[in-house]
Amino acid sequence: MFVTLSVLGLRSLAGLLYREDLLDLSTSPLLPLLGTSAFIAVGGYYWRKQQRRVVLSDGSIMGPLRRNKRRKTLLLTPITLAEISPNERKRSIVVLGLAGAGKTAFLNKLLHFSTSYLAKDPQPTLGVKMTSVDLHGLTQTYYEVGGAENTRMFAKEFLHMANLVIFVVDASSSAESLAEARDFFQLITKEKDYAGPVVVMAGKQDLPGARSVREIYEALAICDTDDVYVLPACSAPKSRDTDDVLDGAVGATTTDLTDRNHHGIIQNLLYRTFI
Ligand SMILES: Nc1nc2c(ncn2[C@@H]2O[C@H](COP(=O)(O)OP(=O)(O)OP(=O)(O)O)[C@@H](O)[C@H]2O)c(=O)[nH]1
Ligand SMILES: [Mg+2]
Repeated sequence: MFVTLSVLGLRSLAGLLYREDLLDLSTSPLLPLLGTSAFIAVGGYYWRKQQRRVVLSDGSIMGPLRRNKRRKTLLLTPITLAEISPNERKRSIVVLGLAGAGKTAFLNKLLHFSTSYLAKDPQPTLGVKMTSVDLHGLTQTYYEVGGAENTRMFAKEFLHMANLVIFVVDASSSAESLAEARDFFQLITKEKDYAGPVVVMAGKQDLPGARSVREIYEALAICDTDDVYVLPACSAPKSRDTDDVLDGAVGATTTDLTDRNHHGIIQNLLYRTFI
């Protein structure tokens, strides 16, 4: 439509100018010009479209859906395992967050190590806990850096080898604690040694007063151009009550859908971090 209108417009303009040579599209010098304009118009449309963030039905905020100079990912374009050569199937994932944010509980749930995700007597992670699993055809090594202040400062040491950072936030915590989480988060995302994507888990959605994904997005001062994905999370055992709370907090969904999304999105990002 756009191209047809442009051709008609230019033809009548050329007709008005009595330039018969311009009317013959096979030899007209206007043809390359026309092609270039159409290319720029269509390209610009898709570029703008790709920049938009996408909000999924469970409230997750994805994107921006474009590749930029610093970042290496491009989400939602399916990549299959076959496209990754066998010697490139290793990934390192660094899991960060304040003390008590829920990193250990989240990993237990994600990696199915425990049927009771919330330990009866949870212990803070001292130092860095490393866990290696074969999942989705990749050897994935997770490094959970304990959230205590004296351990947290070592987080930067792990970033240079990370393919993905998972940042866990206690969405039900106080405003002061969220401000502290924001400072830590900003420190990580501004780190020059790391240019990959960051997945933020807005955790403890089952607790009263838990902030929504949108509120966590704002509380952490995430920029629209950051390669950051904010997902709702809950490591509490699945129950009817939890499902109801999650449905209310993040839109029409269930904890099952949220878990599937975590796996799908993390796998998707890990598949493409080799690009
Ligand atoms: N209700 C609820 N409690 C949670 C959830 N996730 C974690 N918790 C609880 O929060 C507390 C801290 O959880 P951890 O997973 O140990 O926190 P962490 O981030 O690993 O903490 P550090 O290892 O000290 O850095 C524990 O009492 C967990 O049972 C959740 O989704 N819902
Ligand atoms: Mg821990």
